[in-house]
This record gives sequence, C-alpha cells and structure tokens, in this order.
Amino acid sequence: MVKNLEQLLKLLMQPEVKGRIDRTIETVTHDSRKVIPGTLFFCLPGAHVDGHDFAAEAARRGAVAVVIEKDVPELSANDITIVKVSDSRAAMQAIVPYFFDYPGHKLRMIGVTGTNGKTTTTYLIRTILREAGHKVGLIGTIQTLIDDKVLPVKNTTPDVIELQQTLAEMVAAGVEYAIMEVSSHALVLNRVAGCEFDVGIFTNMTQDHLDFHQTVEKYTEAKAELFRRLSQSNSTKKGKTAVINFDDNAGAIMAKYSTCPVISYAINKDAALTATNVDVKATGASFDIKGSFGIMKLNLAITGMFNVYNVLAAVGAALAEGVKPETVKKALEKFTSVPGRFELVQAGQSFSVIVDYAHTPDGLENVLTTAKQLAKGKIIVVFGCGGDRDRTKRPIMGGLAIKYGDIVIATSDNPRSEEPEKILADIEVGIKETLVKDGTSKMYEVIPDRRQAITKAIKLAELQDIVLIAGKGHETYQILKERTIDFDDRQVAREVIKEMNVNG
Ligand SMILES: CC(=O)N[C@H]1[C@@H](OP(=O)(O)OP(=O)(O)OC[C@H]2O[C@@H](n3ccc(=O)[nH]c3=O)[C@H](O)[C@@H]2O)O[C@H](CO)[C@@H](O)[C@@H]1O[C@H](C)C(=O)N[C@@H](C)C(=O)N[C@H](CCC(=O)O)C(=O)O
Ligand SMILES: Nc1ncnc2c1ncn2[C@@H]1O[C@H](COP(=O)(O)OP(=O)(O)OP(=O)(O)O)[C@@H](O)[C@H]1O
Ligand SMILES: N[C@H](CCC[C@H](N)C(=O)O)C(=O)O
Ligand SMILES: [Mg+2]
Repeated sequence: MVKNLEQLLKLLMQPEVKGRIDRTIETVTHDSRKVIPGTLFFCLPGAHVDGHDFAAEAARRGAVAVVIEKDVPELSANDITIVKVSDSRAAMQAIVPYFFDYPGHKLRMIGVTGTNGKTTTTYLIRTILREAGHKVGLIGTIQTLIDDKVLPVKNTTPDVIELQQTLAEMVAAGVEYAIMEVSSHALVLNRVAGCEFDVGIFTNMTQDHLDFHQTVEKYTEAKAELFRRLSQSNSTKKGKTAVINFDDNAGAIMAKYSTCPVISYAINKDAALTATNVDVKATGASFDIKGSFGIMKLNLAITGMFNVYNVLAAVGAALAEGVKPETVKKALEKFTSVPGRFELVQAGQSFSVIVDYAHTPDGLENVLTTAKQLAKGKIIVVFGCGGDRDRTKRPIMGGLAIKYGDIVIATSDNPRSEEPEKILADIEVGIKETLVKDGTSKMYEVIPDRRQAITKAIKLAELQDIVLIAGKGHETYQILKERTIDFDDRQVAREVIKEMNVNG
C-alpha cells in the first residue's frame, strides 16, 4: 500500500503543514524503531514515554513526514514534512484505515466484547465458520490467525496500525470473516477506528480493569461503544446483528444502544436462544439449545456453565450469519479446547491438574464452582494477580479462592513494575477476611516464586484432588520488573510431576 501525503492530509481537520506535501508514503508507524525510508511517523504521547521524543530519531532513520501535536524543535521542514494537529492519535486513526484501503469494510467482521469469555467465543465461532466452508481470520489475546497462519500478538486488541495491517493481510489472503476480541481499552482508545462490525457480541460484565476505567459505569460505557458503532447509520454495510447475554444486567444497556436486530441469549431468562437440560461433567457438557430453528442437542468436549454461555454467544453469531443449525452442531461437537482455558495437564498423576486463564473475580469464581462440581477430592488453588492492574480485584480474588478452595497457594502472576510481596499482601487481606467471616481455618500459603508455588500444590495433592493453577493460562512468560522470563504453567506442572515420579 502506497499513498501520496497530499491525499492523506485531506483526511485531517485543519492541519498546520510545513514542508513538501508531494511525498510518497510507503508505510506508517508510531514506533521510531520500526521506521524505514518512506515512513509517515506519528508522535504519540504514551503512558511511559512521549513519541515526540523519538521524532528526530525517526527522521534520521528516513521518515519523510511526521505528525505531531506539539512542536519538536530539532526537526527541520527542509528534510521532513511536519504536520501539526491538535490530537496526533486521532489523526493516526483517521489516516491509517484509509492508508490500508479500509480492509474492515471488505471483510465480514465479528467483534466480541465482555469481561470474560471473549477468547473462547472467538475460537468457537472460528470453528463453526470454518465448518461452514468460510476462510476465517481471528485476532485476540492468544494470537492472530490468518486462516492457518499464526502471528504473535502483544495486546488483546492491537493498535490501529497493527490491526488495519492485519485486516489488509486477511483481505489479501482471501479471508471472508475477521473475528476479533474488542477489549474495553481498545474501545476507549479507539484502536478499532475504521472497523465496521457486522456482528457485535456481549458476553458479560463483571469487575476488572478499574485501574484504567476508574468506575464500573465508565467500564460499561466503554463496552457499550461497540453496540453504538454497530448501530451507526452512516455504515456502508448491511445485515448487522447484536448478540447479547440477557442474563447479565448490563445486557439491557448493550441492547439499548443496538438499533440493529438483536439476538438475545440466556439460561435463566426467556431469550431468543436458551440452554436447557444442562449437564456439566468432568469430560464435557451436554445441553439443548432452543431457538426459532427448534432444538439443537449438543454433546461437547468443553465443560463449565460459563462455556454454555460462550457456546450460546457463538451460536447466535453463526445463525446471524446464516450458518445452518446442523453445521453449527457438527462444528461444536468437534471442538476440543482453547489453549490455557480449563486445560488438563496429564502426566500420569493420580490427581487432576487444570490450568486456566481466570484472572478476574468472576472468572475465578466460575472456574472454581465448576471444579467444585467435578471434584471428588480436595481443590488446591494456585493463583496470583497481575501487577500494574486493578488492585481492588486482589482481595476479592483472595476471598473467592479460599471460599471455594480447600488449600490456597497465593503466588506471582506478572508482577510487572510492582513488588510481588505487595500484590500478595493485597490478596492475603481477602483470604484472611473470608476465613474470619466464614469461621473456618483452611490452609493457605504465600509463595512468591510461581514454580515453588506449583511444586508445593502438586506435593500436597492426593488421589482424586484437583490442582487448579489459575491466571496465566496460555501465557508462556512471567513479566518481572526488569525482565520477562520464560514460564508456562502447563510445562512447569508437567516437569514437577515428572521430578516427583523420579524421586518417588
Ligand atoms: C495502557 C496501554 O494500553 N498502553 C498501550 C500503548 O502504550 P503507550 O501509549 O503507553 O506507549 P509508550 O510505551 O508510552 O510509548 C509512547 C509512544 O512512543 C513510541 N516509542 C516508544 C519507544 C521508542 O523507542 N520509540 C517510540 O517511537 C511508542 O511506539 C508509542 O507510540 O500502546 C502500545 C502500542 O500500541 C500498547 O502495546 C500498550 O499496551 C500495553 C502493553 C498494555 O499492557 N496494555 C493493556 C493495559 C491493554 O491494552 N489491555 C487490553 C485489555 C486486555 C484484556 O482484558 O483482554 C488489550 O486490549 O490488550
Ligand atoms: N462466559 C464466561 N463467563 C465467566 N467466566 C468465563 C467465561 N468464559 C471463560 N471464563 C473464565 O475466564 C477465563 C478467561 O476466558 P477467556 O480467555 O475466554 O476470556 P477473555 O474475555 O478473552 O479474557 P481477556 O480479557 O484476558 O481477553 C477462562 O479461563 C475462564 O476461567
Ligand atoms: N489481558 C489481561 C490479562 C491478564 C492476565 C494476567 N496473567 C495478568 O497478567 O494480569 C490484562 O492484560 O489485564
Ligand atoms: Mg481474551
């Protein structure tokens, strides 16, 4: 994709331009480290550093134009075209989708928002649409998939440049559907500028990310933005649908913003799609989905009540896109798992080890109640809470772990810039409060080193117990203050079990 700077400037409101405008723009970036000759560089003020401080470096590396919102004295308009605007991030969001020829208008786009269940729901939809014969792309927490091609990711929803570039690659590869997780951060920061969603899904709304949104109201409004966008009247697309969980109180808010057709789903209420006769077992779940098509009997390999909701959401999206119910059923019954979501670690041990990505109070409660339903022995929980993230969820998660677990080992989960001991102290407050409130004396331990914590839990496990290792799921790293180290809960658990077998 190559564009002329003059064309790009027409997308901006009253830019102050110094220097030539007849320049060819070969590529766009906001990261000076990615600048190559012919780049248009956007200077963005960030949470850690200010992109304006890298403008001179970008010029040295061959950038031909720069978009700024405050003056950068080192730059000379003789060498590089300087475009000053009031908001450089907004300018980037206006220019970038055009630069990539609006791929989000060419694909059918399915966006999934909600506190929990986004990744799982996108994987379920991918399986169904592929079964229906479509070529599919997926963007989310674990990875980006362009048909079968795997690309690594940094965020659940990438920034506008990475996103538009990925969507353009999908168009070039002949992909028809882009299914993506739309995080609340992405909606507030408008990372999804230029995306036109055909289907918007709301999974649920519980506590998380209050560090970023401050209040639950603002967090809810952020999620509602997906449905506001879906309902925009100036859209170039036809046939839009909102798929909304009506068992969740915030579902009504999402529905209020949706002027397009809505497919509601619920288990505890009447809705367009409902699930009945739910049987949650250790090996999977069976239930019936009732809709205008009749009844779909399902026997699935994934388990937990929360996954029944994820399946309802995926079925809603697939039906909205015209997939036949029999194809939906066939696909779902082939679906095995999502990496790091209720993933069983099997290394020949006499107890169960489950690795799960529960990192919110609601996620943890769901996974623990599911484990409790299935448990024949004790539940031993290993978990932690991320550093530089919502602090208020820490004591709540501590309380839930000790309420449902028989033994709790609190440990580190990406402490980032924080002291691990400080995060663990926040968790311990909730553990202690719950023990006092419930008048029980369950065993808990605080072990900052995650490998040691997992080792302790596995050593304590007896026949038919469940060791639940929560919070990191598919992650293969631990983010510490000064470095990121390799760390995979599944691999560590396997290694520990093996060592124990060897040492008796
Ligand atoms: C708070 C937040 O969202 N931050 C995101 C943001 O970083 P930032 O604006 O703070 O960037 P910065 O590091 O201060 O740099 C400022 C500018 O200088 C530039 N720079 C920087 C260094 C350099 O040498 N040269 C240079 O040009 C940077 O490219 C940037 O343009 O822009 C980055 C690039 O797009 C993101 O990777 C980064 O996400 C960080 C890693 C993050 O942790 N975000 C989390 C909170 C997040 O977004 N989470 C959501 C939800 C997760 C979920 O629940 O599923 C997500 O969608 O992932
Ligand atoms: N529908 C659901 N409701 C509540 N909890 C869920 C639901 N689906 C999954 N979970 C729990 O939340 C964890 C994360 O699930 P998943 O990765 O699908 O969510 P997500 O919304 O993509 O999370 P993230 O915000 O990190 O992207 C799972 O490991 C499980 O414990
Ligand atoms: N996408 C979420 C995932 C958190 C997972 C947990 N392992 C942590 O690091 O807190 C976030 O960035 O808040
Ligand atoms: Mg996710």
